[in-house]
Amino acid sequence: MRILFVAAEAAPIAKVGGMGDVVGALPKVLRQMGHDVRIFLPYYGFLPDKMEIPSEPIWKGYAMFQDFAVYESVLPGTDVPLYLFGHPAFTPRRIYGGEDEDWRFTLFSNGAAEFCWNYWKPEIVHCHDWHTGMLPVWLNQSPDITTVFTIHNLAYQGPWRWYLEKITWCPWYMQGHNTMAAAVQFADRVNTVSPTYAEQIKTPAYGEQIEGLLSFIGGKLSGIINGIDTEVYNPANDKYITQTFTTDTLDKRKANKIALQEEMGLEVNSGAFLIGMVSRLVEQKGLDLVLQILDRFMAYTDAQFVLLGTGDRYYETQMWQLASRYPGRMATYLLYNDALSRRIYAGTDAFLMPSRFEPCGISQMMALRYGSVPIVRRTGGLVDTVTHYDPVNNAGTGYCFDRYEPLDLFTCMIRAWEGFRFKPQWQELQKRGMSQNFSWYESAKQYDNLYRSMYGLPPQEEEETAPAPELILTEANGKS
Ligand SMILES: Nc1ncnc2c1ncn2[C@@H]1O[C@H](COP(=O)(O)OP(=O)(O)O[C@H]2O[C@H](CO)[C@@H](O)[C@H](O)[C@H]2O)[C@@H](O)[C@H]1O
Repeated sequence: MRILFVAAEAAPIAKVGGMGDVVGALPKVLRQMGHDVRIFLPYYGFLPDKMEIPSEPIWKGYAMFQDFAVYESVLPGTDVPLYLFGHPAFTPRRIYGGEDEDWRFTLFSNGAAEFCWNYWKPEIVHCHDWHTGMLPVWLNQSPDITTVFTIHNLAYQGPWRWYLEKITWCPWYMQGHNTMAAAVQFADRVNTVSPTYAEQIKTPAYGEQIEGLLSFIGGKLSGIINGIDTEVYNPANDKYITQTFTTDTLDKRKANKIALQEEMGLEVNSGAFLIGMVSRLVEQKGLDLVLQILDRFMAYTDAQFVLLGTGDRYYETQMWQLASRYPGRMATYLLYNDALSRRIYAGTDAFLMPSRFEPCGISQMMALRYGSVPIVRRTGGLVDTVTHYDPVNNAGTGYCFDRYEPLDLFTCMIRAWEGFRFKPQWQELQKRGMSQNFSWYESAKQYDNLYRSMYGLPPQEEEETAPAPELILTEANGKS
């Protein structure tokens, strides 16, 4: 099938969070399964630093009283054709923010619709988050183009209808009161990125005010768990980490811990319990909970803590100040740095992710893959990807807690700190985590079936889509 992914992010060239990981990895796997998948992305001002882009556009269009140009390239490291939507509104060297954000991404969506109608006509347009939310509304005009809308973050719902009416075409049939609601109503299929979260968003606690609508469209709503790019994120051959390792050579991992302690200015001590966190610093990620207990945890234990993240100014300053109280034991790096994030996954003993809500979560899967034991709150995709450690039966992959309460997080972290003392059991726990299969293949199969269902086709037979050999985790050759 011809499928166009339309999104604001695509790793490795334009990524702020997990949506970039998904858009950067899923098309590659779907292409291996035989689909003609292409990506439509804004031409951000920083892109020429990261990849070759032809100077001549392949097509010029007009939307919302604006001229725009589309440039064709290939997503680096893949064979996925990449179309870049060129307009001066995207020239600044950033993805999100700025006063024109709502207008800018509505223009981008409108440009994508024009592109589908006039240049490359896909059978399916796969839209991601509110930035592309008007596409299902407009493409509703074209019976030969179907749409899938994936919710990565329900908390951001885009501009309200009264604003959209001022800047763009809102057809008479459109009912959604904001971009996200409109997309949910008009997309042929809606999915979010884990089965648990797909159920949770139908409730007031997680539905972000549109739980009624999400319950109403229940039949076309599903949850498909994300994967991670196991070729790119592979501890057996990752060139950004100090020492590569596999489950068979777990002892070598210690070199990464020592290198990380040196790099982040911590006391070098391979015996210390080192917890890491790589995160956007926003309410979703449970930062308020962390701030309520971390000081006490650091005072009570001899653990070390590293944080890599950017986000809300309040959380940035609070975490920064806390680090200054524990020199040599805690470090806060307020930056976005993919290479350093890998060294944190590869060098820490445990990875903290106490999210308030979590559609899926990519970071905990990366932590598991790199042998860092996740400490998570059981919500959304964290329920579907991390299982509770049971030392008696030697089962489970992480430390979990249920209630969004400081005391629950505190005791969970203490349990992990104590568990770390039992080295053989801890290593078994790490190995179990590293052996989980988070490759995109299983999820891609579900997306394939979702696409097929829109055309009345039966689900793909199991044997017809055997996993590509390079996606299977094989410790012997270090490939995944
Ligand atoms: N400072 C920093 N430096 C380097 N790397 C950093 C970083 N801060 C974050 N990252 C990286 O960004 C990604 C974060 O992905 P997550 O899925 O965990 O959360 P996010 O909330 O962004 O994604 C949303 O979309 C995804 C995709 O669907 C869902 O999994 C998730 O639940 C939803 O909230 C990871 O790859 C992480 O390593």
